[in-house]
Amino acid sequence: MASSTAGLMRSSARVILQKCRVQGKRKNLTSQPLRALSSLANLPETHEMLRKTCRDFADNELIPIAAKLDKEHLYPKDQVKQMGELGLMAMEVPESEGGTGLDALAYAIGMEEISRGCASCGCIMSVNNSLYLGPLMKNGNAAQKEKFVKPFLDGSQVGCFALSEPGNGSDAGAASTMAQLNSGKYNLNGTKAWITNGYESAATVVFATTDKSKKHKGISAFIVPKPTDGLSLGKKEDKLGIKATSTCYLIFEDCEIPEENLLGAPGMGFKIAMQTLDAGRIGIAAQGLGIAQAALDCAVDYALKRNSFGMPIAKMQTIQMKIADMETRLESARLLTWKAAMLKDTGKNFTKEAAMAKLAASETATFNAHNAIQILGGMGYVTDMPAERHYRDARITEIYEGTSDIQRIVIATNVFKEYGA
Ligand SMILES: Cc1cc2nc3c(=O)[nH]c(=O)nc-3n(C[C@H](O)[C@H](O)[C@H](O)COP(=O)(O)OP(=O)(O)OC[C@H]3O[C@@H](n4cnc5c(N)ncnc54)[C@H](O)[C@@H]3O)c2cc1C
Repeated sequence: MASSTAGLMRSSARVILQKCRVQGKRKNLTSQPLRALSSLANLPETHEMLRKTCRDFADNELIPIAAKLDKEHLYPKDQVKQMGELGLMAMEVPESEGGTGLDALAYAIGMEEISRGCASCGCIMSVNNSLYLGPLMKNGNAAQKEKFVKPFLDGSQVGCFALSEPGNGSDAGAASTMAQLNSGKYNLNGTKAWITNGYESAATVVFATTDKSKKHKGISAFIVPKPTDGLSLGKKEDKLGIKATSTCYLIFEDCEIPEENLLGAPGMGFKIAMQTLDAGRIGIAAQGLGIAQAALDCAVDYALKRNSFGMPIAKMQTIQMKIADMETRLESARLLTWKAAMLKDTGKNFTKEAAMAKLAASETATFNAHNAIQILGGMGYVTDMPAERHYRDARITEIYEGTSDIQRIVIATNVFKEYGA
C-alpha cells in the first residue's frame, strides 16, 4: 500500500472509529463474544480497526433487526443511511472526491462484517460500492461524477446496475436492449431483469447495444437517472433470500437520455461490465464470508449449549468434524478473498483470484449454512433461529455476478492462459 494511501486510510478509519465510539456510548456496545479479534493479527492495524468498527455496528445495529427485515421484506433505509455515515457506502472512492478513501481489502473486510449482520444490507452495500460507483469512478468524466457520484456517497441515495436481461444473464454479450442516438439524445428500448435496488435507486448504470453488427463490441454503457420518462419498474421479485432488497425488471420504452450520459466511449460497455464484475466479485466473496461466519457462529453457540445423551453436543465428534470443516473452508475462502483484494490494491491482475474467491466463499456460505442447520437439528429448520435465513441468503452468492459455473470458466480460461495455451 502506498504511504499516501495508508495516511488517507488512517484518517478515514479514525473518522469511522470515532463515529462508532459515539454510537457505542449511546447504545452500550458489547463485543461479539464468540470469536477473538486476535485471529486477525495479520491484518494492518487500520484494517483491524475498521473490522472492529464494522463488527460492533453489525452486532448492535444489524443482527437485532435482520430477522424482521427478512420476514417483512423491509428495505433497510435507516441502516443504509447509518452505513453511509460510517463511510461504508463509498469505501473505495477517494477522499478528494468525497468518498472514504479506503482500499479493496478494507472493502472486503467491511462487506464481510456487514453481511455477517445482515446479508441484505451487504447486498445493497455491494451494489452501490462495486456495481454503481465502481464503473462511474473508473470511466466517468468530471461532470458525470459531480452529478452521479457525489449524491451517492453517504447512503442517502443508492444506485443500481442493469446488465442482465430476461433472455440472457450469463451470456451478457447477447444483450438485446438497444440505444439509438438521435439529435443529441440516446433513445433506449428493452428490458433489464433481476435489478437489485431497482425500487430504491436514484440512478442506474445500464448496458445497451449501439451497434448490433459488432455484437458484444457494440454494447455501450449509460447512466440513467430515476425517475426518467420511459423507464418503468416491473413487480418486486418474491425471492428465496436477501428479502430486504428489492429486485425487479427495469423496462425502457423510448426512454430518452442526453448524449452526455454515455459512460466511456461507444462500444466500451461490455469491457466496463466485465471490469466491474471482476471487482464486484471480491465484494460478493466477502458477502459469502459474512454469511458463512454467521452460520458458524450460530452453530458453535448452539453446540455448546445443547445437551444430548447427557453432554453438550459440542463434545461429540460428528459435530466437531462439521465445525472443523466449516472453519477450514471459511478461513481458506477468506485468504483467497484477501489475496484478490490485495492484488487489486497493488494494481495487479486479479480476474482469476476474484473468481476463485467468489467461487470458494459462496460455496462455503452454502456449506456452512447447510451444516449449521444440521447441527441445530429441528431448531435449524424454523425461523426462531437464524440458521435457515443464512441458508436462504447464502444461495444467491452462488448465482449473481456470475454463477459458480461461470467462475469455473473464468478460472480455467486463466489457468490455460498461464500455461501459454
Ligand atoms: C436476487 C438477484 C439479484 C440480481 N441482481 C442483479 C443486478 O443487480 N444486476 C444485474 O445485471 N443482474 C442481476 N442479477 C442477475 C444475475 O447476475 C443472473 O441471474 C446470473 O448471472 C445468471 O444468469 P441467468 O439467471 O440468466 O442464468 P443463465 O445464464 O440462463 O444460466 C442458467 C444455468 O446455466 C448455466 N450456464 C449458463 N451458461 C453456461 C456456460 N457457458 N457454461 C456452463 N454453464 C452455463 C448457469 O451456470 C446456470 O446454472 C440478479 C439475480 C438475482 C437472482
